[in-house]
Amino acid sequence: MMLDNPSTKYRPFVAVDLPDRQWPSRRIEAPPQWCAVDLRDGNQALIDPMDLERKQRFFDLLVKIGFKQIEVGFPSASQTDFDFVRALIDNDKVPDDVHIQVLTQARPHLIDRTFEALKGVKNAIVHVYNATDPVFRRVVFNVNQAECIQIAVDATTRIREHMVAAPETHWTFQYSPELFSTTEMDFAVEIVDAVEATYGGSVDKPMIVNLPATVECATPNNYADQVEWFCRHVAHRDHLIVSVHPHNDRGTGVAAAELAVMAGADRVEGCLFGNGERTGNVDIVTLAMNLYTQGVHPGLDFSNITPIMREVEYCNQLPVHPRHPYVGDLVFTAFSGSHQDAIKKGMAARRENPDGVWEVPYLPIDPLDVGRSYEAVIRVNSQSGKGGISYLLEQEHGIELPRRLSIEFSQVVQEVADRLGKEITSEMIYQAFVDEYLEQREPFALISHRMSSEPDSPTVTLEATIAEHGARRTIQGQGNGPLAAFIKALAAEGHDVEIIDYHEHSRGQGADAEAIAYVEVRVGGEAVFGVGTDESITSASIKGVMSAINRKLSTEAPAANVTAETLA
Ligand SMILES: CC(=O)SCCNC(=O)CCNC(=O)[C@H](O)C(C)(C)COP(=O)(O)OP(=O)(O)OC[C@H]1O[C@@H](n2cnc3c(N)ncnc32)[C@H](O)[C@@H]1OP(=O)(O)O
Ligand SMILES: CC(C)C(=O)C(=O)O
Ligand SMILES: [Mg+2]
Repeated sequence: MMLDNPSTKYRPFVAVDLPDRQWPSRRIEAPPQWCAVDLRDGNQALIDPMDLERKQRFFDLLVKIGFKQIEVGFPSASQTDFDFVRALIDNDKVPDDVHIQVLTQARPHLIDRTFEALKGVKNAIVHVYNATDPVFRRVVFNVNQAECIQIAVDATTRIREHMVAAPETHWTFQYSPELFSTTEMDFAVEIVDAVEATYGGSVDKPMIVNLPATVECATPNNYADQVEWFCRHVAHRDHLIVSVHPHNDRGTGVAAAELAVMAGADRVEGCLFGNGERTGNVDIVTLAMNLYTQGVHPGLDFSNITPIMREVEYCNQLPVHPRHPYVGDLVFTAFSGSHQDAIKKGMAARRENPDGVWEVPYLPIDPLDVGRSYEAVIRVNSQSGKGGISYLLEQEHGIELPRRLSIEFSQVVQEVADRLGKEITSEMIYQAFVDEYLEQREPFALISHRMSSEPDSPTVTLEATIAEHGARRTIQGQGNGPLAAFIKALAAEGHDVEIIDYHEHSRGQGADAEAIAYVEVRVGGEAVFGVGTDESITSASIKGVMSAINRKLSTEAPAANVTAETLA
């Protein structure tokens, strides 16, 4: 029978009572210790677990990024993991400052096999776990609290014996009360105290106690309360490195880790890009970059993130989402008009003050910091406006549209974008610009021109050979500059043209440099833009005027002859 309200089968989560919690007013001013668990927790969640080659590549990547603690597997569980740990040790693949970590259940034969895998290692963290949550005690293990503690204590004793028997290795012991966040807090403290007393932790040789949110079950503030409560109640806080291990079932793993660090955690376990069981382990890339944006260097190197992402995609055989924070292919891209306008203005301000604080709207970090370029920052579709279109023309084609022209031209592009219903590339925008302004050669085209002036006279005489529908003739005019002289020459031909606005700049460099002139003229009582390019600035401006006249004469609607077909 269907329940009327299926949500009634769930209980609200009640965490620990901590009215005098301190964590909300703390700030994270230094990075936690990082432990990457991709090769164990990430690996156990893959459709196809990594083979030796993939594991080795992932390990090398983690070392390169700067991880000093890397959980490399569960060597008692599979031959691949066992062989991988052996290969790391036998082939001397572990840098001296890196500690490899391995996981084992709290079962004697698995512990023994784990130490077999680790023989001869320089630095290792042996990580043992058992579930402490009441449902697991009842349903999975059928143990009471005392029996649950006994499992952990027996395992600790056995691990300690192995460690004592192999003093050539620098050992660290780690215990996880699995499902810590759904365990009664007083019981979590009791079992950790028992384990710590058995191990004999000290200030000089602390053990790691890892507090997993094995299944994320509540808002992150609850987890922070639990971590703070635990730190305040555990017998020997100074004998412990408190580690957290959030999963992301509610989508708040990153927040949970951040608040847990504020609540006193020293260390965070997680995976790159949030791979892991179900919805994943906490994403260390996001955590690290979040710190970075607060002015705290995370101590991990994500300065060239794209090859890292591709390598992880190869090893995990899973894609990273295009909108993944800081990393995805689309996260530095704005399609919408007002965002593009603000980014364009922000980037211009940045060019004025390149060493200042990063203040580009809509871009939480400088894409260059993670090895991305500014190329993909603005992409154009039907949601875009003049800012983005001008930005692309400027960045990729060296065309700096004056504001009023950019408003006019954006309507050309908008019409095409609406018609095509898909993204317009910068090449398509450039082609639209060329067709609309630079290729307007009918009815008038400039063939050549000559300028002369009398010594000491401000007046120039301009003689231009033009073609009208292909028929050539020469026109002449005088003025206080070449453009004014050309306007006079046109007036003598019966074309009433008035210059309203004029901008020019050079485009390209060296031998390829050319001038580009943007001219707004009034023809027949109507304002219209034209654009001309040429090696000579005079020719560019004359061509600009002719482009404007041609546009006025050839069409009443500027966009009329730009079609989807010409652009596609
Ligand atoms: C939250 C986590 O990520 S925990 C890590 C989980 N990762 C993995 O399990 C991956 C690797 N695991 C494996 O390959 C296997 O589980 C092995 C090889 C470790 C053990 O295999 P098996 O001996 O067949 O046991 P199985 O996988 O069925 O585990 C369940 C048994 O282990 C016991 N068990 C489970 N976890 C623990 C633990 N941490 N400590 C002690 N016993 C445990 C269960 O009570 C159960 O015992 P039962 O058979 O007497 O009922
Ligand atoms: C083994 C433990 C730490 C674990 O992965 C979890 O509880 O999520
Ligand atoms: Mg886990």
